[in-house]
Amino acid sequence: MSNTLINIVVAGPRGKMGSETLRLIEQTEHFNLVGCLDRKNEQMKVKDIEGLPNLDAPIYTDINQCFTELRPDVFIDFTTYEAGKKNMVTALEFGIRPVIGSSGFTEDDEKELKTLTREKSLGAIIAPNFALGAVLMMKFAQMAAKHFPDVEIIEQHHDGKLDAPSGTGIKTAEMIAAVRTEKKQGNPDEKELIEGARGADIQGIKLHSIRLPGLIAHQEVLFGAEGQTLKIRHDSLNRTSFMSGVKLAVETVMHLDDLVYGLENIIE
Ligand SMILES: NC(=O)C1=CN([C@@H]2O[C@H](COP(=O)(O)OP(=O)(O)OC[C@H]3O[C@@H](n4cnc5c(N)ncnc54)[C@H](OP(=O)(O)O)[C@@H]3O)[C@@H](O)[C@H]2O)C=CC1
Ligand SMILES: O=C(O)C1=N[C@H](C(=O)O)C[C@H](O)C1
Repeated sequence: MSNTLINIVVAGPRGKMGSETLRLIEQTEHFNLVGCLDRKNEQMKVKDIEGLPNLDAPIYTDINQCFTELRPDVFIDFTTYEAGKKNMVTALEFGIRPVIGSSGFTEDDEKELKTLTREKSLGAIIAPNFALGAVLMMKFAQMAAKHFPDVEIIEQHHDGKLDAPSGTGIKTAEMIAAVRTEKKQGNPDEKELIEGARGADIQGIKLHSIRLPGLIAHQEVLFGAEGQTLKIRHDSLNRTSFMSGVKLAVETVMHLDDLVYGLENIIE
C-alpha cells in the first residue's frame, strides 16, 4: 500500500466513533483531516471542541459547501443510517470516495448504491463492522451455516445505541442466508404470546437485540443440531478495536472503482 497523503472529511466528529476516528487520523502520517461535517459548531475548528484532538480542521454543517471548498479524497461517516446514506450519495456525486460506518445498510442499499458507484467508476465501502474479529465471526458463522442450518443471532450493545437490530446482526444474517436454503425455524405451530418474543426475522433467521449499560459491542451466533450446539462469539471491548479496519478501508477505497459492502470482501 503506498503512503500517498489521503485528505479526509469525517461526519459525526463529536460521536464515539467519529472522535476515535479523528484520533486515528491524527496518529496516521499519511492521513490528513481537512474538515468535519457536524450538526453544529459551524466555523469552529476541531481543536476548539473539548475532548477532540488538537487538529486545525474546520467544521461545516452544510455538506455541499464542505465538499465544494475542501474536495477531500475520502469521506468517512459515523452518524446514522439515514444521514449516512444521504451523505454517501452526495459524496459520490462530488466524486469523493465514501467509507461508511453508520449502521443499518442492507443488501437492498448495496444494490441501489452500486448503480451510482458504477456510473461514476468510484470506490466506496460500507462496513457494518470494522473490527477484524467481528468480520471473522461473520465469516465463521457463514462457514458453519452450511453444516448447521438452524441458527439464531444474539447481538448485545451499549444502551446509547439508536438502531436495532445492529448492522452487524443484519449482515451476519444476510451472509448466512446466502449459503442456506431458507427455512422456518422452531415449531411450525409456534405463536408469539407477546409480540417480538422471537426476535426480528431476516430470511427465516431470528435476530435478538440486547441493550445494556456496560456493554460495548458483542455478538453470538448460536447453531443447533441433533445432540449438539455451536456458539461463535465476538466482543469489542473498546472502540479502538474498530480502528485498524477503518484505516484499511480508507487505504483500500482509494484503489477501488466500485462499492464494497462488508470488510470480508477486502480482507485476504
Ligand atoms: N461500522 C462499525 O464498525 C461501527 C459502526 N458504528 C455505527 O456508527 C454510527 C455512530 O455510532 P456512535 O459513534 O457510537 O454514535 P454517537 O451517537 O456517539 O455519534 C453519532 C454522531 O453523529 C451525529 N449525528 C447523528 N445524527 C446525525 C445527522 N442526522 N446528521 C449529522 N450528524 C448526525 C451525532 O451528532 P449529535 O450529537 O448532534 O446528535 C453524533 O455526533 C452508528 O450508526 C453506529 O451503529 C458504531 C461502531 C462501530
Ligand atoms: O453502535 C455501535 O456501537 C456499533 N454499531 C455497529 C453495528 O450496528 O453493528 C458495529 C458495532 O457492533 C458497534
